[in-house]
Amino acid sequence: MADVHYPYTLCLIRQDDQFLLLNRQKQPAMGMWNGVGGKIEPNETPTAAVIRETFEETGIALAEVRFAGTVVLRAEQAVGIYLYLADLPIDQTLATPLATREGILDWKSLNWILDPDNIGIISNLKHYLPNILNGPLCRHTFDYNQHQLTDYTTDVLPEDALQSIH
Ligand SMILES: Nc1nc2c([nH]c(=O)n2[C@H]2C[C@H](O)[C@@H](COP(=O)(O)OP(=O)(O)OP(=O)(O)O)O2)c(=O)[nH]1
Repeated sequence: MADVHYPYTLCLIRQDDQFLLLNRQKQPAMGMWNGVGGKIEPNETPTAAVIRETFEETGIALAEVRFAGTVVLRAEQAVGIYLYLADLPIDQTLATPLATREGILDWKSLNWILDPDNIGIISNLKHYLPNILNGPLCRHTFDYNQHQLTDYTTDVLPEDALQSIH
C-alpha cells in the first residue's frame, strides 16, 4: 500500500471527556458527525494543514496537535487521511451547538460517539477512535464494497512515520 496518497487531515479536539464534532453540511458524509479537517494544500505539511482547517472550521487556533496515526479508505481507489488529536485547554471555551457554513459543531462524549445505537456517526470513526486514544500509532485500513464496510485492519506505523508530517 506504499502508493496510497494522503490528501486529507482530520482532527479530534478533546476537552474533558468530550470531543468536538461537526455534523456535516456537505458531502462526503453529509449529515453525519465527524471530526474537523480537510484537504492539504500544495506545499503545506499535514500538521500545518490540520491547524489551518481547524481554525477555518471552528475558529479555534490550536497551539499544539498530536499526530495520531492514519486512515486508509479503500473502495475503487484508496484515499488516505492523517489523524490528529488536540486538547483544548479548559479555560478556552467554545459555546455549542454552533451552526457554521460547514455544519453544526457540538461537544459529544466518548460514550455517545461509541454507542452502538448511534447511527449518526461516520462509521469509521467508531472503529478507530478508541484505538487512537490508547496504544501505538497505527494505520487504520477500511475496505468498502458498494459503500458498505467489509473489513477493518490496523498495522503499527514504522518509527519514521512522524518525519513526514511536520
Ligand atoms: N473524501 C473523504 N473524506 C473523508 C472520508 N471519511 C472521512 O473521515 N473524511 C474526512 C477527511 C476530511 O477531514 C474530511 C473531508 O474534507 P472536506 O470535504 O471537509 O474538506 P475540503 O478541504 O475538501 O473542503 P473545504 O474544507 O475546502 O470545504 O472528511 C471519506 O470517506 N472521504
